[in-house]
Amino acid sequence: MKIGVIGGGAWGTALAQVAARGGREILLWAREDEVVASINADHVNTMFLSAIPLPETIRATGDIGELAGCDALLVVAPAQHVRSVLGAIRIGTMPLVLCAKGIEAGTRLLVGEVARAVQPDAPIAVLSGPTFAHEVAAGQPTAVTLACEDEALGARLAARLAGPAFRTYASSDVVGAEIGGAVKNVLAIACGVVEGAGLGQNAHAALIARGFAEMTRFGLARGARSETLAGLSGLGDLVLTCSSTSSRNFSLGVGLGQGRAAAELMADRRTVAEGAFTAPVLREAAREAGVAMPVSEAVCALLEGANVTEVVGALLARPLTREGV
Ligand SMILES: NC(=O)c1ccc[n+]([C@@H]2O[C@H](COP(=O)([O-])OP(=O)(O)OC[C@H]3O[C@@H](n4cnc5c(N)ncnc54)[C@H](O)[C@@H]3O)[C@@H](O)[C@H]2O)c1
Ligand SMILES: O=P(O)(O)OC[C@H](O)CO
Repeated sequence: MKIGVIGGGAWGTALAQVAARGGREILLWAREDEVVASINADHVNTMFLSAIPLPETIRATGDIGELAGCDALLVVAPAQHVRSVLGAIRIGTMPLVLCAKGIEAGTRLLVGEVARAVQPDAPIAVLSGPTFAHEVAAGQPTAVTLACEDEALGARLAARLAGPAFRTYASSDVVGAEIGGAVKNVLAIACGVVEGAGLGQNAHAALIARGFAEMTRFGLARGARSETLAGLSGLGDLVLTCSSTSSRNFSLGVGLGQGRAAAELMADRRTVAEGAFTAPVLREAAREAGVAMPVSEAVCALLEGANVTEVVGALLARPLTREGV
């Protein structure tokens, strides 16, 4: 199975390295000429994943049309750009493995729903889980969910991408895998706020637990399975992203917790903090579905400039309720 990669950011590059294992050739489309040049000439992505040497079997191109000859594509553009990149290539029935984590602004569609709208004949799979790109690229172990409704195709993709330090767990719950990845980015911003505002380790743990409760409520309302939400792509990734400044979302939250403005924190950044784009869309989708998501609502308020002390105070002052609802 010849694999192409759409997106030359940190995760696209790390996944190209995973897929290139065993000397297989990989074709990676990158938007930036500098990325294409540095991968082809120096076998490194200096812009997004510096200091990680890449195999010479990874070739980069700036012409996305070249990927039309692949057997499967890993789609690793940020969620808000998946529609435009998938619209730029003839895909037909080529399987798409979606690796972005987010919800599209305006349409409120999950990335898989966007892919189906743009490329209705392409089978869809989702790869998601606790995966900091720099750790995966350095060969450190992790495990991911590979979700695909066509279980035979899912098993083939899981086997193709698995490696000694990259365990793939098959699932047929595409929506569940997507919702875990999209929602955890918003909750990671909230956990960063706890860190930045110095609210303590108890608050951090309580927020992860209550965040998971709202991820579960939203996921179940959208047809996700609870075991997926409690698995690698949900709880697994939530714990990772809520615990480390290696997370761009957590780091954004730290800045917000220190009282800095979102616009300042997001200005001039090349890398993507998906939670900032997903949060307002998630708020709309949750309100429409009648699902209470107070932590995600609080993140939206902070991104819009609300005062940290007031937002935290309002969260804590909500009427007491029962656990498990
Ligand atoms: N970095 C990680 O550790 C990691 C791990 C798992 C999943 N992800 C997800 O992978 C996706 C890509 O993130 P990343 O970390 O590889 O990116 P990145 O932050 O390293 O780089 C930004 C990427 O966005 C692309 N981009 C910017 N504007 C664009 C446009 N108009 N059209 C198309 N592409 C555009 C850039 O070319 C670049 O590839 C995100 O959804 C992210 O949540 C990232
Ligand atoms: O840096 P973040 O917050 O985008 O997180 C990266 C990955 O999603 C972690 O699994």
